[in-house]
Amino acid sequence: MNDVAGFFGQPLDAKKECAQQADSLEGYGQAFVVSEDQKLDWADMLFLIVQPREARDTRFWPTRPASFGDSVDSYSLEASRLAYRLLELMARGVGAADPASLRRVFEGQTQGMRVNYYPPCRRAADRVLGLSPHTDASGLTLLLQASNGVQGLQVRKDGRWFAVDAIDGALVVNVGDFLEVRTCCQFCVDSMWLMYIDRLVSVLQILSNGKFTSVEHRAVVHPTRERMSAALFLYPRQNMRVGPLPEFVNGGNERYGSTDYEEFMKHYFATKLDGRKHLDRLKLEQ
Ligand SMILES: O=C(O)CCC(=O)C(=O)O
Ligand SMILES: [Fe+2]
Repeated sequence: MNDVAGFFGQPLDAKKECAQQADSLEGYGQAFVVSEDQKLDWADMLFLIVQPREARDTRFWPTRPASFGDSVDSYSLEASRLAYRLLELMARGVGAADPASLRRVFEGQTQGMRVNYYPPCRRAADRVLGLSPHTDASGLTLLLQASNGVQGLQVRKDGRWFAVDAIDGALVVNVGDFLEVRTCCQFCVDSMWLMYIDRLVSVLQILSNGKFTSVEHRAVVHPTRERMSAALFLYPRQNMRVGPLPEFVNGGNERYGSTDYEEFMKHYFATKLDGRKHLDRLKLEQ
């Protein structure tokens, strides 16, 4: 996270060397900008495809701090090893006949990373959002916060927003749309290790036929203090059709239709964050 802070701490011109471009979702700028009239979130972010290495688009990679690339490398390797293990335990936990089924969908596949910087917002912290409500379009997300005690992440449950404690040295694990697993366990890990590590959420929801529910979350801002976070998203095999895995349907009804992975992602990024609407689109009537 030191390197993330180093990147955001630079003058605007230096950060703009990594600016988003019309032909890509990567780069420095703002998340989910779909129109000139929309209200923007109170945050800067840098989104990068970090694995596999050959998929990296170096136009968007910071050259300062000089150690940025190496830090992202070690972090994504260590964090994904943890994520694969978690996927296996999750499948085991719901009694899947083949506990490696989920892990296989994600192992060695694309990973994206979004680092977020939320400046303080003195005048309207109660009316301004750092990041609008969304579920992650991933299978699983590992979120690391560098908050120095500043709380910002909130999750929605039963229509109410709950604050997630900011614990230094803890990872928040989100289930993404592709997995739909419920939310957020925190793994306190040794903070030295975390220095080397730096959202399978929606995908998991679909693959698991709704056994795992992706978590809707947002970030709020603090009136006087900044906050940073780094989200590592694990994406599924890109040529797969995203739909419930047979062993999670188990003779019952499929609760989601299938969609092309690419179609799903296109739709996700083309809409302003609006909770779980992109998922409802795939839900089948029961
Ligand atoms: O900053 C946070 O706590 C949330 C970040 C997040 O949800 C994301 O980047 O998808
Ligand atoms: Fe998120």
